[in-house]
Amino acid sequence: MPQLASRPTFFLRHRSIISISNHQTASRVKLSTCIARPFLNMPPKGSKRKAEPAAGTPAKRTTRGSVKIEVSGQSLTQSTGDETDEELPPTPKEESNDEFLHIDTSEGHEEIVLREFYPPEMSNERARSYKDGTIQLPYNELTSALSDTASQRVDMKSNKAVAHWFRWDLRLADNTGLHRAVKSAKSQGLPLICLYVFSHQDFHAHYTSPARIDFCLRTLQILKDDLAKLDIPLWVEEVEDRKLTQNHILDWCEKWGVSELHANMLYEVDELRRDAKLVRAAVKKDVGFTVHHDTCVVEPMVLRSGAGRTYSVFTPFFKSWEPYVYRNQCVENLFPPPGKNEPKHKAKEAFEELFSQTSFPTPNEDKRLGQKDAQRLAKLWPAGEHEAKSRLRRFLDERVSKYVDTRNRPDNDSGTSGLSVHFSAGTLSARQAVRACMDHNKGKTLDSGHHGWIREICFRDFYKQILAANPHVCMNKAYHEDYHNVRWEYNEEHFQRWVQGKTGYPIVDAGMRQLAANKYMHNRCRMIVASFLCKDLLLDWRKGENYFMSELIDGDFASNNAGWQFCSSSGTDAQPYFRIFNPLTQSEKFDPDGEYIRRWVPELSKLKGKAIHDPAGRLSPAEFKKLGYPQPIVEHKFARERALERYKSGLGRNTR
Ligand SMILES: Cc1cc2nc3c(=O)[nH]c(=O)nc-3n(C[C@H](O)[C@H](O)[C@H](O)COP(=O)(O)OP(=O)(O)OC[C@H]3O[C@@H](n4cnc5c(N)ncnc54)[C@H](O)[C@@H]3O)c2cc1C
Repeated sequence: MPQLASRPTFFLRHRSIISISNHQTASRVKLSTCIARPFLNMPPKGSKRKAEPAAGTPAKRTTRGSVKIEVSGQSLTQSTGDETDEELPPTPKEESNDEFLHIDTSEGHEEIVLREFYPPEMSNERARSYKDGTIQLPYNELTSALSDTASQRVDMKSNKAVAHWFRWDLRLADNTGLHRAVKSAKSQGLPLICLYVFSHQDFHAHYTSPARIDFCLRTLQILKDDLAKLDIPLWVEEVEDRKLTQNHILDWCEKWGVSELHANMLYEVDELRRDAKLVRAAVKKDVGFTVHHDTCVVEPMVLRSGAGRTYSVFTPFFKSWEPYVYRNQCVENLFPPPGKNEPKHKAKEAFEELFSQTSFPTPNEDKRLGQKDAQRLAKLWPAGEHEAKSRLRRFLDERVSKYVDTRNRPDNDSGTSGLSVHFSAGTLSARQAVRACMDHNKGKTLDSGHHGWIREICFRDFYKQILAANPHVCMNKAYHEDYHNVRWEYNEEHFQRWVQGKTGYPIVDAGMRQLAANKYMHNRCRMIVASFLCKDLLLDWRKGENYFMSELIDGDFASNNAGWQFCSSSGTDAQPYFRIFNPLTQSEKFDPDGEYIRRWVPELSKLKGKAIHDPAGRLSPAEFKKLGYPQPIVEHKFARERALERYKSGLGRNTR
């Protein structure tokens, strides 16, 4: 059995909160054994962990494995995370092999948030290695794989079809990867076929919400029907083990004689690494796999500051983004949807099996909407690119000119576009939106409404490039490492009251109940409830981040993570930690008549005037009691002081 280091290194698979204690304090979680048994591609049971490389030599790390732990007296064997094998920089001398260890156990116990399938967290030192280039960015792994194989990815032996692999780009119009696949199929005289890969494990790993999965499945049906009219089949492949996705894809390509496979780039770490591997593996199997930039108006990493760095602050990014879009005609000549497969290909017969798929895989129970919710949400959020286009048109015709005045008002249902679900599923491209908005603007220069809305779309681009350039944010880390040492509370009761919208702060509760019901929340309220979680309750922002993803129909890793890091003050361009939202004044300012609160918190629907914002403070105890509404979970003034103190002392602590 390997020796435990003085500070234990371990990786857990399940999403949970775990507390880790030093020897002096009672431990809720006890590391009882530490046996490396890789989760996937397991070597035989009982086999020994590979010896660690000598200090100073480059190491190949496999982070998969498992540890045996005791939680509240129960013994569990947990798989370690599945971050892919990667080349590590030389192990520094006198450093133990604990690059993922971040927990300073010398001050009693601390707790961390774990993500299913992943190691809990890497050290700040390792996060820094991504920044300073000691470890290659996953983004660069993929671009290198693409450039290294550029000459090999053409003229493949297979010659029966060209394929497009759909991900979160579920549309036919202005889809870069699909367009390239169409062009290539035409030039080679081949038919086009399409694929979507459905993986429960990916949904779990990414906290994809049941509402988002449902939206995706409804969209796939529309996509399949639209493609079938063009004699193009769409096959939905189910993959049990997410790590074997690439094998399934290559088998599928082999089966259908695919010479070229095209897809659009996803900027999350796992996906970049998977694609990088697949690009290289595919050429060996005679498949040219090409990944394209598509989701952003301006692809990540292109815009650089005077010092040659990627931007970390939004305003200069936007100042550089806007002229770049005009200069490079980024929203001109959008790609048309594909034409029909030519009759000579007899696609219907040649790919009969692909056309004949009549139902898609069913999500696991915990990722499935109940029937009533499914019907209600289908009405609230109709799926598909046709709907996206008409929603965009309605927004532009009826509301965009007032956008700057209305966008911060949750009481106004139509103050914003409600298009985030379409951007997140890819049923609308950001280019299409910007193009349509520019065309809609009547004058020569954009008016404030049109300009303001395009600026918001640019936020999306900004956060994707933050993700591509700073992969540590995708691995449970704060963007600014200092914030890692803020000590969070892990009060489960508080967390549950926040989740259920029972904090006693009406604007917070209204937001949380809107999220629970509609799987969407107004941006202003996202900021208010996130700030409340981190600053008033001092709960770990990553718990809130994960919860949002597991609920939102428009969940998007980059925007969600950035939103949470903004609110916890640990992110790019974040509000300084000493600026703490007051939920009462936010409520009075952005929901002045209490309409939004009345809609979502029926207990308060009869209250008039300022009492709607602060019932506990404004009503007599007897009046308040009658409401059946909870007392505030925490006093804001106290919470504010506590947060300031906690942040201050956290930021002053040394990190490693
Ligand atoms: C804590 C927190 C979590 C968030 N999580 C997500 C998320 O998971 N997915 C998501 O798409 N957005 C997220 N946002 C951003 C924002 O709240 C939503 O994009 C917005 O509310 C969507 O409504 P809309 O389409 O009507 O927006 P509009 O006001 O009409 O804006 C148009 C589009 O611009 C983009 N956009 C607007 N604001 C932002 C922003 N702050 N950051 C990034 N993009 C923006 C969106 O794509 C949006 O659809 C989050 C914000 C916060 C504060």
